[in-house]
Amino acid sequence: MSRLRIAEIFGPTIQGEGALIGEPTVFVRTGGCDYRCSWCDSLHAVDPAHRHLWQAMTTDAVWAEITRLSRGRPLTVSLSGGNPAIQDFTALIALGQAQGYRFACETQGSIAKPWFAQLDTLVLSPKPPSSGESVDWPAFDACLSAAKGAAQIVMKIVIFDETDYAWARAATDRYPALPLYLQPGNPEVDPATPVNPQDLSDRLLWLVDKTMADGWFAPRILPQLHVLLWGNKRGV
Ligand SMILES: C[S@@+](CC[C@H](N)C(=O)[O-])C[C@H]1O[C@@H](n2cnc3c(N)ncnc32)[C@H](O)[C@@H]1O
Ligand SMILES: Nc1nc2[nH]cc(C(=O)O)c2c(=O)[nH]1
Ligand code: SF4
Ligand SMILES: [Mg+2]
Repeated sequence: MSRLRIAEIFGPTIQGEGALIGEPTVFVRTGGCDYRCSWCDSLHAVDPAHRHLWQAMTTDAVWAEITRLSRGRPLTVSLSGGNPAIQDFTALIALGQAQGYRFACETQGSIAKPWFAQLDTLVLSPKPPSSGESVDWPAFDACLSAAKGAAQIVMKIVIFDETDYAWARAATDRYPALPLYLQPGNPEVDPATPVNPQDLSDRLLWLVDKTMADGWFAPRILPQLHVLLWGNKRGV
């Protein structure tokens, strides 16, 4: 049986971002990413320097850990990373959904997988200029096509500055039917350094003020709730 490369499995905690904010969730964070965002808050699941901490697990072992953490009570499982779309979650999603669990996935939209169609929620998070990455839109559109059949597809964009904001506005014009979430970027991602709550709230306020002043009423604007509660602590 092929194995899944897993950086960490944690929870239950609350989903801190986007459409499912506040929802009790177990996170499965995969190891490995095809991107290197300058501000990535999960480098321990991206940079191969940390790969000695990643585990090759069977689907059954991942499922056993999800049921242990959730005490067998169905909740939402969020597949994140790294880029979970590098790997094959067909069997895990089928196993969990048969027991009443729901599955969400967070991905940047660079790699499409058939199992996207099995998801309850697909969160596509195309990366703005501040990330240093650039979006392959045909690949992004392939993710949307692959996800036809998923119960819910949403877009979530991180905004650090004016350039990101202008980019997000233009990029999302092409997808008027996709529910859109904006979240301010967190500039401090080192787990050993405390976040600055005033700076985070200033960034949120700037984004809210700007969006309202522009009369851009498509997005919902949310902080990273888990960062407000726990800073950059891992495993929450
Ligand atoms: C760590 S990524 C993993 C999933 C996938 N690679 C992606 O980027 O969508 C999960 C979410 O965290 C967001 N994120 C990463 N670093 C962040 C930061 N410094 N501030 C705000 N959001 C961040 C990403 O944009 C993405 O929406
Ligand atoms: N509580 C909590 N919410 C989250 N939403 C997205 C996360 C992620 O890193 O994918 C995340 C995370 O790591 N923790
Ligand atoms: S795509 Fe996601 S996991 Fe990969 S480097 Fe960017 S924020 Fe981090
Ligand atoms: Mg995160």
